[in-house]
Amino acid sequence: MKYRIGRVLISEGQLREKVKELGAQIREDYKGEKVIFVCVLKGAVIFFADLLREMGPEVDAQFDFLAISSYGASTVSSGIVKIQEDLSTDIHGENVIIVEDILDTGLSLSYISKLLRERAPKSLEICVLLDKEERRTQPVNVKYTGFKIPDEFVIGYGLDYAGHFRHLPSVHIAEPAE
Ligand SMILES: O=P(O)(O)OC[C@H]1O[C@H](OP(=O)(O)OP(=O)(O)O)[C@H](O)[C@@H]1O
Ligand SMILES: Nc1nc2[nH]cnc2c(=O)[nH]1
Repeated sequence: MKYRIGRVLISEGQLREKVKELGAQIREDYKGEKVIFVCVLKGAVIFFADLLREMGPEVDAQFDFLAISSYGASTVSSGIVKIQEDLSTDIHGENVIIVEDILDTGLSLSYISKLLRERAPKSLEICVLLDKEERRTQPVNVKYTGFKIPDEFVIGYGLDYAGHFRHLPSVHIAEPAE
């Protein structure tokens, strides 16, 4: 393996606090409404499960999954976004929030937003845990952002290197193994 677990960038406690904060904002914005939360697999799954439990009874939260891939086993985007599994819900006329683990070049989220906007939802917003702002090549309009992070390849809390390290409870920097 070319990378190993490096230093902690965001601790479990910081993640917990931020998820609560984002959850409270979304709950406030959508109280009394139905929202279809779209989890972008696989990386967002842990963030998604934590965030959705913050919705409480005030929001009629439903969820669905979209599987895409652009990084494969690399730390560099292939530049091609592939939909591997589409939603099973009709989002026409619904409030939709896309939940992603990380926004990097913006290729994945700009592709997904365009795809879902064509299905005419009532509203469409994005919630992203990590934002590597300086790497952006495609503009993406994000309503809910967790942390702005530096240009480092990160792992843990759902994020992988070649399928490894998703299970780590904190976000770490991936360190070259040599
Ligand atoms: O802004 P971008 O440069 O497009 O990068 C962000 C994308 O990269 C990761 O997905 P990945 O392709 O690694 O799949 P995964 O979620 O299954 O890990 C992440 O979950 C985003 O979807
Ligand atoms: N695991 C992981 N996936 C990414 N996809 C885009 N940027 C990253 C990153 O820093 N880490």
